[in-house]
Amino acid sequence: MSLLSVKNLSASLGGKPVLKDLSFTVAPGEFVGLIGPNGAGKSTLLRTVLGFTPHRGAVSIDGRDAASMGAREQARHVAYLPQERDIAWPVPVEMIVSLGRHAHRPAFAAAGRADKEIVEAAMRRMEVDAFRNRPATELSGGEKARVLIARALAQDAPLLLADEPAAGLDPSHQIVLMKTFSTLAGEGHGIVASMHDLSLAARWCSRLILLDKGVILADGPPRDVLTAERLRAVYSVETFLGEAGGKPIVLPLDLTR
Ligand SMILES: Nc1ncnc2c1ncn2[C@@H]1O[C@H](COP(=O)(O)OP(=O)(O)OP(=O)(O)O)[C@@H](O)[C@H]1O
Repeated sequence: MSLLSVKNLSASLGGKPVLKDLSFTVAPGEFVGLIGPNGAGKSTLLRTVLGFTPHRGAVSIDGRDAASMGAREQARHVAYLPQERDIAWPVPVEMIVSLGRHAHRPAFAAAGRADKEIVEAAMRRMEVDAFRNRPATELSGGEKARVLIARALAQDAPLLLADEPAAGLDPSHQIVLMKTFSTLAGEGHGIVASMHDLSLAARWCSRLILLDKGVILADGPPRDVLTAERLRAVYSVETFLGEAGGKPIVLPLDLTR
């Protein structure tokens, strides 16, 4: 059974069609990179899957109709990392990460031992445990991003939708992130992450979906999706396509326009 199934999904914003008849599924074990130019519809796709945007078509999450799920039930089945990285409350990092466990226990119930272990593991994975007691508002942009990723990991949902999770991370934490997502996929989770760094996506994702103007232009293994011709057409860039350690490298060189 797929963790995410999207059938003939269309959505409009401000009277303009933004997603046009999209269909795809995500199976356990897949780490899908959602790529495409600014304004292609990547964030809207993730938000629409979660029911935040009016749409036509069918979405099922973990085999259930997404539209019929309540908020708590949805949070147990799908974790979402939004593009915005603002943390408004000056509360300790550990408390922010713990919020990921809320949907797993009755309202107002205290965190149990299992909850604490999952929070601890999520903090260690994103290397934020060293500053667990610091107010989250006082962290750097990349540190805040890692705290919010840790919160999404603490949700421990079968499906993870992440909107530009690598944005603002330094190279080592980009790799920490991608390795973590690969490991989670290996454990049977399904992951969809929007990304602009094509090399990072090509090296770590098991599959790429290329979105342009609300349409899926290509969907498959990174090597098949990332052709020089397609990158020229979609991004208007000439690209160096190479390989290192058996994995693709994609380096935009110059504009074609
Ligand atoms: N609230 C809104 N009202 C009207 N149009 C919107 C709204 N939100 C987004 N759009 C438009 O929808 C289109 C898709 O936006 P979306 O944020 O999904 O793109 P994206 O692929 O995530 O882009 P980026 O890579 O820049 O984050 C864009 O043309 C954008 O201007």
